[in-house]
Amino acid sequence: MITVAEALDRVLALAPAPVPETVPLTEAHGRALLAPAVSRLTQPPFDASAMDGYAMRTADLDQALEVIGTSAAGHPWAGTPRPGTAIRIFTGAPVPAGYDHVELQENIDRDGDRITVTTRSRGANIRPRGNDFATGQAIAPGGRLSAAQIGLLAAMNLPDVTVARRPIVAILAGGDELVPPGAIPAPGQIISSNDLALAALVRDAGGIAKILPLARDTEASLRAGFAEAEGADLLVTIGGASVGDHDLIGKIAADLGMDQAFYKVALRPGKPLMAGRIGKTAMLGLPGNPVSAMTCGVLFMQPLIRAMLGLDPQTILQQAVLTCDLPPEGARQHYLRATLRPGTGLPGITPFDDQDSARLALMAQADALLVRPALDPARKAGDQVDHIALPR
Ligand SMILES: Nc1nc2c(c(=O)[nH]1)N[C@H]1C(S)=C(S)[C@@H](COP(=O)(O)OP(=O)(O)OC[C@H]3O[C@@H](n4cnc5c(N)ncnc54)[C@H](O)[C@@H]3O)O[C@H]1N2
Ligand code: MOO
Repeated sequence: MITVAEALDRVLALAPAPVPETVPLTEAHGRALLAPAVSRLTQPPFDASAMDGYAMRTADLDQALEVIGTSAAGHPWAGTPRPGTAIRIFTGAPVPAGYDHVELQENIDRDGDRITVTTRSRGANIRPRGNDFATGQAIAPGGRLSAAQIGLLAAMNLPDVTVARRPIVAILAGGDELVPPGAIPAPGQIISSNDLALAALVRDAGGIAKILPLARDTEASLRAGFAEAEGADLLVTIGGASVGDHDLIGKIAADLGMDQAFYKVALRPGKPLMAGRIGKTAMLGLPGNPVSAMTCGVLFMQPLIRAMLGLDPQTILQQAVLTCDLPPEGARQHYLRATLRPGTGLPGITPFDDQDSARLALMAQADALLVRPALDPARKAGDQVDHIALPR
């Protein structure tokens, strides 16, 4: 069995180079920019007033002034400036050439068209043309486009940007015991939950999830499912990964010419994980136990989707302080479902007593996966440990 780190390297090696596509800004948040975005505008495009008040000449500040016009946002004043005059002005409005100071209206006495400055502000209250950004200025490719960057791209008058195409992830759950949510399960049947949970993880990571119809435990049904995944960037199968008589995924994938990257990882839960490539489609074969499937989804599927999107694939490890003693670990790296509580410094982390990989209700209560390396010695309350925060 290979280690989790080695398995992750091999999974990430399945990611093709991100495919560029041009999308409207409304579709770009959270995606990686693949080409420089070059501003088409200068901002502000003119010297702009930072306050509501009056534009005037610094040289005239000590005398009474005549108000000869108004400049409002979107409505510049088009008159001719003269010494001894002022322009009524509002925030964001162009400061007419010939005036170099804006005084706040709170600092002005006005009588008809005559004003005098009662208090003089320290600065000029003018935002010079181009002080935010200028035409030709570029946002470099790479990284995840933030909300502020989406706003900046819009201000730069770039309604479309080139980002990585969202990978299409086909999700194939299988098993004779499974029926979809809403159906009435016959004796021996349960509701299929993994496909929906994994689809949510796909969307969280930025992919497009395509849930395929549930497959039966027959080669014909599973083959039909594999065929439906044709054209997807990634096929994620769930269940049928182990050694039982009905665990057919490995056989079918091999029959279809899968170039296998690995089968089985020193990981708990999730040991029977499989990865490889069938033609142009990357494949992850996840174990069927709900917690195992989700853990593999967080540890391997989401990083692979992020890599396909040109984003940093690495999962962030955070630190917390154990609230209880833990026994020594076995030979597999262990991801324990745990709750986090704020502490004085680092948060306190408490794993659930029951770590059964079928207990989805506990997974749903968990804040984090506490990471214990293979063969980790016993730990004491107060020890610092790593965890992966689970998305809510
Ligand atoms: N003799 C051995 N038995 C098992 C081993 C082993 O090494 N030797 N490994 C165990 C481990 S660890 C895991 S994990 C599971 C993995 O099994 P499969 O991937 O073959 O999954 P299934 O047998 O199909 O299902 C396991 C479990 O999960 C339920 N399931 C499956 N799909 C769904 C779904 N879409 N929604 C909800 N629940 C699902 C299924 O009903 C089973 O209860 O194998 C162990 N056995
Ligand atoms: O590897 Mo299994 O996922 O422990 O239940």
